[in-house]
Amino acid sequence: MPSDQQHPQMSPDALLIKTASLTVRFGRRAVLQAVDLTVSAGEVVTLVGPNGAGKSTLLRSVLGLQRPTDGMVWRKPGLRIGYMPQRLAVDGTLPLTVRRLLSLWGPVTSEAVAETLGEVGAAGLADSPVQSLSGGELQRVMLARALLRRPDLLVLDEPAQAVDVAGQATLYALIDAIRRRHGCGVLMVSHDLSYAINGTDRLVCLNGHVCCAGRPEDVRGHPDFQALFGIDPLAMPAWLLAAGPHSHGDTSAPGGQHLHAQGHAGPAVKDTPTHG
Ligand SMILES: Nc1ncnc2c1ncn2[C@@H]1O[C@H](COP(=O)(O)OP(=O)(O)OP(=O)(O)O)[C@@H](O)[C@H]1O
Repeated sequence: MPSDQQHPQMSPDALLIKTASLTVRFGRRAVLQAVDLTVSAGEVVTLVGPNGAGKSTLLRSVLGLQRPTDGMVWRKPGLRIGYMPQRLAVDGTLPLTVRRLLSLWGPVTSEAVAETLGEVGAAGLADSPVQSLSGGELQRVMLARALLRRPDLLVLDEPAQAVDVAGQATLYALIDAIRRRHGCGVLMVSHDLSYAINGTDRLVCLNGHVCCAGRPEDVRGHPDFQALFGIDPLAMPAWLLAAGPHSHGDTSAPGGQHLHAQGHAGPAVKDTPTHG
């Protein structure tokens, strides 16, 4: 029986979300098959996989925006989620300041706006028109928007897209600092494999189903992971070999390696949820 109801008896204290045998079909096509996923407070879990692998669909299921066809999604009772979508669902032609953008989803005080923009390194942007922001500035503002909810869980869909390599490292370091400061869990999709492998607690390699999952230093040697990303096990790149518990948060060394996962060339429909 499909369900996304809450199941309190399944929750140790730190567990924020859990999916069990989550299956999502669109028509006859199963986009997610029997996916098991957990995220606990204070941990970063990163989803990697090819285009069309179901990463965004999994995030949407966790958010309650996509109903499971089968299996279940459990969310900790009272869980506050801050969501950073892949794209901004606001008409780019409307005149809109950052301050106004941040208040579109509910009332916020000027103090909260100033404090949160400061936290993401965008203190001077409150009165800037959204249209004038660079890619990196916009992502920081979107992160501020997610943080304004004081989330227990941050859900980030490709947070570093449209950000240059130097900016990506800074943004991922910022996300790491935020989860350390607030103790929130982070569930994100990343196409930047070098960050994913070096800056996450757990890596989930998705291609409709979970191909492999675990600590980066374990996943890097998994044949499914290597096949999906075209990695030659006899000639692993240095940044991949360096992946391990001590490299956590170090996004500088690999410098934005952007490997493209293989094995799927289908169309990727991007949904842009309008709330979070
Ligand atoms: N509402 C929908 N109706 C029908 N098909 C959908 C719907 N949403 C997603 N899909 C399809 O499901 C598949 C998975 O899409 P999803 O966006 O979850 O993949 P993804 O891994 O996030 O891809 P990308 O890396 O390109 O963002 C795609 O083939 C997509 O076309």
